[in-house]
Amino acid sequence: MASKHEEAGLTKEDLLKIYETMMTARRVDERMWLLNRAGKIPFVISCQGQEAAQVGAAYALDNTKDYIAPYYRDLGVVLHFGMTPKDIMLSAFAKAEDPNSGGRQMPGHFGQKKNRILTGSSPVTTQLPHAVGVALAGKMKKQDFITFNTLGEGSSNQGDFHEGLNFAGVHKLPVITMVENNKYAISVPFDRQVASKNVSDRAASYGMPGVTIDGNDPIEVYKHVKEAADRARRGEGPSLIETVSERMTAHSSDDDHRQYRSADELAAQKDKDPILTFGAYLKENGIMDDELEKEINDRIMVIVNEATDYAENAPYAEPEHTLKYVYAEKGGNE
Ligand SMILES: Cc1ncc(C[n+]2csc(CCOP(=O)(O)OP(=O)(O)O)c2C)c(N)n1
Repeated sequence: MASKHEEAGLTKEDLLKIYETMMTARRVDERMWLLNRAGKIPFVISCQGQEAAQVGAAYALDNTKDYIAPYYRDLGVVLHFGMTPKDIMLSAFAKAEDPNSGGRQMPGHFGQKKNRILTGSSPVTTQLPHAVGVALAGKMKKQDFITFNTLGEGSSNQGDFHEGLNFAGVHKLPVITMVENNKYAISVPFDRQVASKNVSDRAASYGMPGVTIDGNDPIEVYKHVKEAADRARRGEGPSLIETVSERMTAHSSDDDHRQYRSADELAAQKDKDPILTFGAYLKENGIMDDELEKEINDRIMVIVNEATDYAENAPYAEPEHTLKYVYAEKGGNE
């Protein structure tokens, strides 16, 4: 009998790549918390608990031509699309060499023009109409790409969500929206935010398919995003996918989730940790043993250590660069 990953069209090599990107995201994220608590970087907003949804989805896209508009937790998505741990650390330390903004952006506002990653901004959900607009441009110019955007379930209550999806539905645009439902919007639980049972129920209003799936299983997420991507590439329009997973940290480095979550709830999360459950799947299927697991982890730790040291020692921007990109420059901005 074919195993789950074979049915989804994934090889052992694919699974190891997915695992390695998930693990890289986790290790970079953990390092940023240590740096924050040591007073070296100002802010962290975590991907921890959402790596399976993020990397499973990104793996189903084409990272050589598709456009993505990620949200602030999507470290796993942007790593697969070509941002490096060094890029992430340069941004976290706000150093001049940060390739996205020269140290101007808030950490977690990912972006990279060369890899078609639209730069994020703080008002939640703004990335959705941006992604829909890029999809419209691609369709009008008959270009061969789709767009993918993500947001949290709390953000699906913003006007931008409804306006963007309705427009995408009306114009049958090649765009996939993935809601990463981690059950909280800061301290507000799901049932105090969303009136319907699932966020995906809302898809019907916008004339597109909507599904709610297990966000702790990267194979399941890959399968659904691949189906949605194939539909979009065939010209059959947009899709809404809701992944359900856990937010394994506080909302950000600036709050304490023990104020609004019980000790039992936090303890129960550990069994669902996608790094552990996917690691167990790889071992049960003879794809990874303890030795390979250690080898992968050691390789990642070297990269994370080098990225941290590099960014920590890199120079800040010169003060006179502060107003760069604020006013038009003679001869045009870079
Ligand atoms: C328009 C707007 N309103 C409020 C905020 C403050 N804010 C930042 S993150 C957040 C919660 C978002 O929750 P959710 O969409 O569920 O994503 P999660 O952080 O849980 O992944 C809020 C209210 C904001 N950034 N933008």
